[in-house]
Amino acid sequence: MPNELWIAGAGSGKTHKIIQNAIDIINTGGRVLVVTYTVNNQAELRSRFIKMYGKSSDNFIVKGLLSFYLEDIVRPYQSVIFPERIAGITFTENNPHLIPGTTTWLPNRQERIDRTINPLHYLTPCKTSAYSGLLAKLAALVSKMANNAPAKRLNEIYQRIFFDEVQDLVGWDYDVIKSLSNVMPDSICCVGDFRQTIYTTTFGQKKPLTRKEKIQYFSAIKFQQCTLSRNRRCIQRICDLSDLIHPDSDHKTESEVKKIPEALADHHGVFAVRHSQVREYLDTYNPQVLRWSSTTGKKFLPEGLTCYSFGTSKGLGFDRVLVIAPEKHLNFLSGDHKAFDKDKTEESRNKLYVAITRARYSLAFAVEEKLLGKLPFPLWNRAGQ
Ligand SMILES: Nc1ncnc2c1ncn2[C@@H]1O[C@H](COP(=O)(O)OP(=O)(O)OP(=O)(O)O)[C@@H](O)[C@H]1O
Repeated sequence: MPNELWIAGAGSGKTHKIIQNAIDIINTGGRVLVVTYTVNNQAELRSRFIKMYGKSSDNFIVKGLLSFYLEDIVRPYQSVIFPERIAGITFTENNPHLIPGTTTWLPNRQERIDRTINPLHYLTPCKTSAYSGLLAKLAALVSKMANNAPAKRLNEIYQRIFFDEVQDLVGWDYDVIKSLSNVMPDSICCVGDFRQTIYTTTFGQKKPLTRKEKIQYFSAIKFQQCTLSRNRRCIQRICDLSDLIHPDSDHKTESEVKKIPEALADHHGVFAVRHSQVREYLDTYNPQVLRWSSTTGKKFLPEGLTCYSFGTSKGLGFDRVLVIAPEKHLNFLSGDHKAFDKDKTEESRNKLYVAITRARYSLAFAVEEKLLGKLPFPLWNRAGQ
């Protein structure tokens, strides 16, 4: 089987399939690596593996993308470029070589000086810590200079490598996958959903950046595209709402969830909840609260309540969800189809899609009075439910 690219919507069973495949390989004596970007998704993969396999296993390894670059690609072969051990990673959201707030480069930060690789491009001045945003570029360089030795080593250790959330990878990340696929033409599986693109792993303009470029890249390196067509997490009502978020995608999501557990059957579907009734709603149904940011909803949410932001909820699922969305999202759901038009990226729209698709059986939006009549969802009140 060639290397695979699974592109499938929220709740379609991507994580489930990764774990099931991993278990099948482990049961025949193999070893599996799953690489993913976010910490929450790493934890989710580990805990769901234990649930499905019944115990943890040394043959199921989950790593963050940056740790993977450092530990599995750069460090074992770094001597081809840098003699001193690269001990850690320095996190950089923006290009560390630019004068902050400008596009002007600091002196002596270019990748090569007189054709020699410049350590200050990849490493902090002490030369023992790699800039996070340039780690993929460094991994691609080390792979090339070591004649793809990192890929050969990984091929000996693992029967299969999964890259989860590939929609968030950009530029050099793809070059690393390409170098691996040269040695592993049939044991890499990349998994993702472009409607859930909410991060990019690094700054810069290196392609592929867009959905189209990424799909073309995978096709050029001979990954076979597969899909999973049904949603196995959310009831149909929630799938229908999620389909409205990306109107350019004419795909109609069908739910596989036909039965609602008895204990949850008294309240299912999509609702609006007045800000003034949020506490009562929380007491009644104990939903997981997802909010746009750590300050959204502060005025009406109980202090100390455990909440996820839309971004950190990625990869997770909950029986009941209460969403505290920004006004722009509520306007969109109320029928303002231009609400996202001024956005430079799809991030905000995609975050709304992620939040909605976390809910299995009930999804509620906290709404202030002025928007109440506009949202096309029944208004919750304790008496009528
Ligand atoms: N083949 C399957 N058999 C039984 N249950 C499944 C199957 N596939 C998925 N599920 C269940 O459906 C739910 C959604 O699956 P999963 O979390 O794997 O989807 P996902 O595609 O990774 O979602 P997302 O991208 O939204 O994080 C989970 O509760 C999972 O246990």
